[in-house]
Amino acid sequence: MENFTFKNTTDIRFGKDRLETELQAAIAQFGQKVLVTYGGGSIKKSGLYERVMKALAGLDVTELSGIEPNPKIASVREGQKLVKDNDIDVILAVGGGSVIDASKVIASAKFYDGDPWDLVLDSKKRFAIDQLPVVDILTLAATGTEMNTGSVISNPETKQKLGTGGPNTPAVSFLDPSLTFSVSKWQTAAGSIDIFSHLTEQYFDQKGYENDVRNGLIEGIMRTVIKWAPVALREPDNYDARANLMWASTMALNGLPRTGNVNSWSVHPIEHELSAYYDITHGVGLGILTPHWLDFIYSEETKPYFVSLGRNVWDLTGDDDAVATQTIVKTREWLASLDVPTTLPGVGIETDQDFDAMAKSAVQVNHLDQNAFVKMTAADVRNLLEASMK
Ligand SMILES: NC(=O)c1ccc[n+]([C@@H]2O[C@H](COP(=O)([O-])OP(=O)(O)OC[C@H]3O[C@@H](n4cnc5c(N)ncnc54)[C@H](O)[C@@H]3O)[C@@H](O)[C@H]2O)c1
Repeated sequence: MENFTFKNTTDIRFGKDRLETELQAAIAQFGQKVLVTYGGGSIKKSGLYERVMKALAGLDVTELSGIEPNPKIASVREGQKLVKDNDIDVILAVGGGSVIDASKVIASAKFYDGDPWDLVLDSKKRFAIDQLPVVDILTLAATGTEMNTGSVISNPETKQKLGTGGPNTPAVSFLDPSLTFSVSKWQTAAGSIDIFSHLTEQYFDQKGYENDVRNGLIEGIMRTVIKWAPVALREPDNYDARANLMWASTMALNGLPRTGNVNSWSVHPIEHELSAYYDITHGVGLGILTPHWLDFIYSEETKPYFVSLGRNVWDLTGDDDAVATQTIVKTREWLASLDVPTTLPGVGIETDQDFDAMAKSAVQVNHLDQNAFVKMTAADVRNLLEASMK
């Protein structure tokens, strides 16, 4: 196991009906001037907006609406102006990963006078400045952003979707599974795949095999997603299903499962290229790429990981070779069972015209190969994209 430091200060408030009694104080501890951020209006339809505004009564509220999926730098720029002009003390992000990710970068941008895209291109700049506290009310189980320092921001002008890390995790995260009853089947499947992908990215790590704490955490969270995603798809109002998916999303990417590892991700950087060029749903893109990536990384060296996954997650029995190969089959079948596209043409990507540019950018800009267990060249990425056409 590698040396590691683990510190995560997010105050988690998990469960139903806590906003009315706890939200005001959770915000007011940081000041009176709050920027409330949200997306395209699902919170108005569900009644959540009204509940939030009622709970914030008496505070000085400014609003930023319209933060889109795969959040764009334009929304961050708009937020930067609002936090500066109104001298905001704290941001309340109400939504899924897109709203929370954008809010974290806006929180840094209050203390930066240049274009916030600079902060995305170079996260080190964010560690040199202050960051407003972010409180969030999560409405979609997927990203783990509610308990990590990451954000992913898109710039359509430069065709880039890039990850950026800041100094702080959200200060307080309200995780009420019942707020996710209204999430569509498409987004429920995409969110579940995102959680699953966070786990596979962290599982295949050259130092991971002897780290049983990490292995057990990842395998346990994987079993949780595999079990409960189909239930949430069948029964959107099933509290246990939504609760398990929500806590799985948080636990999968709050830093714990990667402790003691050398970790570098492969599928996410490639998906970020797909979303940058075609603005597709992140989790659906991951689900298309993941089985082909598993095919690519399978070797005698990685086989023990496939065997553990097969035995501990998919309940497979038999000799090691059979279990290892069946693990990929089972993963493919589970992803397909979630009823979202499994090929690039299924999400409207009909040609390979951008594959060379995307493969180059995945390796050179999204740093795909830095410490990856199985490194990928641009040619490997291109082959993976080709394989994902069918
Ligand atoms: N910061 C991280 O660690 C991290 C990790 C993985 C992915 N991401 C990024 O997060 C983004 C995706 O976030 P996401 O998957 O949470 O989805 P999202 O925030 O983009 O939301 C997807 C859609 O679901 C709708 N929605 C949200 N909550 C709803 C509800 N309760 N009922 C009905 N509709 C609802 C939204 O309005 C939106 O249209 C991508 O940009 C991805 O790259 C970030």
